[in-house]
Amino acid sequence: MSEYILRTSQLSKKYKNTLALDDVNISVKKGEIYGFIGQNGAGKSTLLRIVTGLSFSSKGSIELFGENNPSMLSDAQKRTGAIIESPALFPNMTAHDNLEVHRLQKGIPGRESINKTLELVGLSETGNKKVKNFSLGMKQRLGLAIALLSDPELLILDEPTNGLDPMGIAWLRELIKKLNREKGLTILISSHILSELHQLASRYGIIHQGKLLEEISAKELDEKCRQHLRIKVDQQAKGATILESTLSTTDFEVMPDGTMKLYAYLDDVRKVSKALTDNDLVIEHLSQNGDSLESYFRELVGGVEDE
Ligand SMILES: Nc1ncnc2c1ncn2[C@@H]1O[C@H](COP(=O)(O)OP(=O)(O)OP(=O)(O)O)[C@@H](O)[C@H]1O
Repeated sequence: MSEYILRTSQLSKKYKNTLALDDVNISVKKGEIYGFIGQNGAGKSTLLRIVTGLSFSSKGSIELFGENNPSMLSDAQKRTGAIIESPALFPNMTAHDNLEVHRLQKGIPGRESINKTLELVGLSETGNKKVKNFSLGMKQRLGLAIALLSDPELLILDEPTNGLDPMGIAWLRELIKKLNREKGLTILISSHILSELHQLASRYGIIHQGKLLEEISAKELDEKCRQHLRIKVDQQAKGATILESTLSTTDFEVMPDGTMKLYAYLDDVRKVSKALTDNDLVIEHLSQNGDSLESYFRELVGGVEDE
């Protein structure tokens, strides 16, 4: 079987006057937590709705669990659990009975799956309490339980932290990690805040105005956002030699514009400047830099402030 659970190919969606998705190719690998990042209106929900069969593309195709024949996709979609919009909850029923209705609707065998799922999302103690008396966080958990009830292999969560308090967000992060680690569940999660998925996602897809700008691994992203000294001297080649010989480091890169990014000596900037000036170099620029995830994201999408 392919290492990919999901691949989209030139996926496009046009609403009357809006191109919500424009030739989007994303690929989600088996076992990863894929963070799908974009500002409000970027096209995240549109793509997730198409993948789960809630909507159709105007152009392009999707491959899910290796299946790309449109008439067979619905079987592959059954192996997916999703929360894309607020799940339909019955306010006058308990959490247990809500799950029972969903279980019967979806034809999921075995009532025991209900208690197991309630436990997984921390709702097993809610007893006779009706859903109308649940907090927002509890309703979110129940939504998650509905998505998990069929024991899916791919879990799709569209902005699941919306409306959650910090405790709820922390809890959700832990649950996502646990599901991924212990059950090997592949997770596709969207957010408009890149840092929210930091240390959770193993790879990111960044979408803006319907276009996928970048797919990047967590490791590559951390590397790009790594703290460094940015140095410009009048003789770049000599500067690099001094870093290597006098300061005994190769932990730097030379950028196309001739500046150097030095990842060492962050706590000893004076030593760096002394080494350079002692060797008759003129320092034209020396500063400590390092993108925060959010500034990296803003730069990527063209400096548009997120609301
Ligand atoms: N049913 C629809 N009819 C017309 N336009 C739509 C429809 N659904 C979405 N759009 C438009 O498509 C674009 C992408 O919307 P989408 O909901 O996919 O974005 P998003 O990234 O999920 O953002 P949000 O977090 O705000 O939901 C937006 O410009 C939106 O207004």
